[in-house]
Amino acid sequence: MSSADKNLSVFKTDGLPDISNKKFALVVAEWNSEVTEKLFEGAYQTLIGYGAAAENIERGNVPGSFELTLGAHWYAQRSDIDAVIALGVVIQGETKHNDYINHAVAQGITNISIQNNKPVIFGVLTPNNMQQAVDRAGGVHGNKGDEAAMTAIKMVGLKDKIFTR
Ligand SMILES: Nc1c(NC[C@H](O)[C@H](O)[C@H](O)CO)[nH]c(=O)[nH]c1=O
Ligand SMILES: CC(=O)[C@@H](O)COP(=O)(O)O
Repeated sequence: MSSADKNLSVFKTDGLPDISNKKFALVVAEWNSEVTEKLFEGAYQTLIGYGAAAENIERGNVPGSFELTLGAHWYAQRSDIDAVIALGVVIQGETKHNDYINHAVAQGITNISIQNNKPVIFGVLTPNNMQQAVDRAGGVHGNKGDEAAMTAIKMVGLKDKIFTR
């Protein structure tokens, strides 16, 4: 299903956990910052809107999406961080460079979530052009940052449900 068929900012919100004491780290790529800043704003406001405390949301910037994995790993290693959200926009260029970045970051983020036993969310847009990016960062298809934040909230809740007996 495409983002055109399922708005990124529309999700089920029943049974969400109390995140008032949960700490989140947002790692933001500087490449395409005119869009990544909108992703950050969407993620930040979603976390706040569903109960996170502003003082419990940290942000770190990385040069490009390829560096999201390492930046997210550094935050994920901290015992006080409950979830990490990686935000980036990798736009297809003339070569296959975007493919290498996208696959590396997707696999890398998967790996570090497992290595660190905590949610590390892939909030990376991989559009064919800038308009597709804009449409998914607060445009007609919603905001990938909203979706990434809600994913983090739900995964934190699932971890508590499984491990807090
Ligand atoms: N073209 C894009 C990049 N390229 C930079 C890489 O992410 C990386 O920083 C560089 O290869 C050095 O390791 N990054 C994006 O986030 N988005 C792009 O469209
Ligand atoms: C995803 C990228 O790094 C991209 O901007 C590179 O563009 P190109 O493939 O035209 O060199």
